[in-house]
Amino acid sequence: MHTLTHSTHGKSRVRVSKILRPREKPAVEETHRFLEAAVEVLLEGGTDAAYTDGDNANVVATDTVKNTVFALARDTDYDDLPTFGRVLANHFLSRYEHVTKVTVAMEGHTWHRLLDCPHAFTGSDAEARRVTVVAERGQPLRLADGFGGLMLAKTTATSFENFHRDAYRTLPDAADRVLATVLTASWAVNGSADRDDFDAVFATVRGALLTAFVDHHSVSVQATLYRMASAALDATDAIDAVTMSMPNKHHLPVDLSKLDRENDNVVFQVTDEPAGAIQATVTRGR
Ligand SMILES: O=c1[nH]c(=O)c2[nH]c(=O)[nH]c2[nH]1
Repeated sequence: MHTLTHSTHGKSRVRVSKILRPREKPAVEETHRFLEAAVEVLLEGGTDAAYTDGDNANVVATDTVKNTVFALARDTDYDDLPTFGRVLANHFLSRYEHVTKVTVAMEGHTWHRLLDCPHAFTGSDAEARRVTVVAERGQPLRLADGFGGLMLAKTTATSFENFHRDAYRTLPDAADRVLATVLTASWAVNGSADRDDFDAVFATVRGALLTAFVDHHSVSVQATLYRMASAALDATDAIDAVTMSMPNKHHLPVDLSKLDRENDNVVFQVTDEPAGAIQATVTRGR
């Protein structure tokens, strides 16, 4: 006999899009919004016997989970992903008594209006909204918002100097260098169970992060990360902590001297791997 110490099941990468259409006019005259997400729903609780005794009675099939995502996308009036995630999490917890915890993780891609056309959109595969909702029986709902995949670079006003010196250090001080990263940021939203302004909070936090990225001379990714997170905390009281990952995507100056050329900080070899891993959580207050 062995002990099953943890289990969860559900469906991942349920890709669903929804047209938000006012249905006041013929379709070609309506102004649409277009929301898209890849949804993962994971259920915990009540299914130990499925693993240990082959008893499937409490197993809500992962196919049923997938169907529910589409059905609730149709039934629910949502105009942001956090609201849809909250509806999904609450649904599974209230419908299935044996389920003790539901985690809904959504990766959303934003479709922006194209050339003012009411029903044509453009988007990018890179930046994605990331929303996680956790509904646990007897506890307040927790919702974290954020994004990943946002490429950022500064081509000056960035340096890295006076870092630790020992026998293994070969990197010279750089007074002027490229700083390039792919930003991931997430933040728990206070009072998530009741709010209806997730997109406004998102825009405020994202805007503060990006403004802080450009508004100073960076002496390291670490210092820039802290400044960005602090700006986000200062911008809204809807959040009390920000977790960020800012991998240092190195752009290494190429030695062109053997090719009889100077490289006055203009030509770089871009290396995706290895990347510097720089991650931190910054929390409000001292
Ligand atoms: O901003 C930086 N922080 C580091 O920790 C680091 N390490 C490194 O090699 N380059 C950089 N740049």
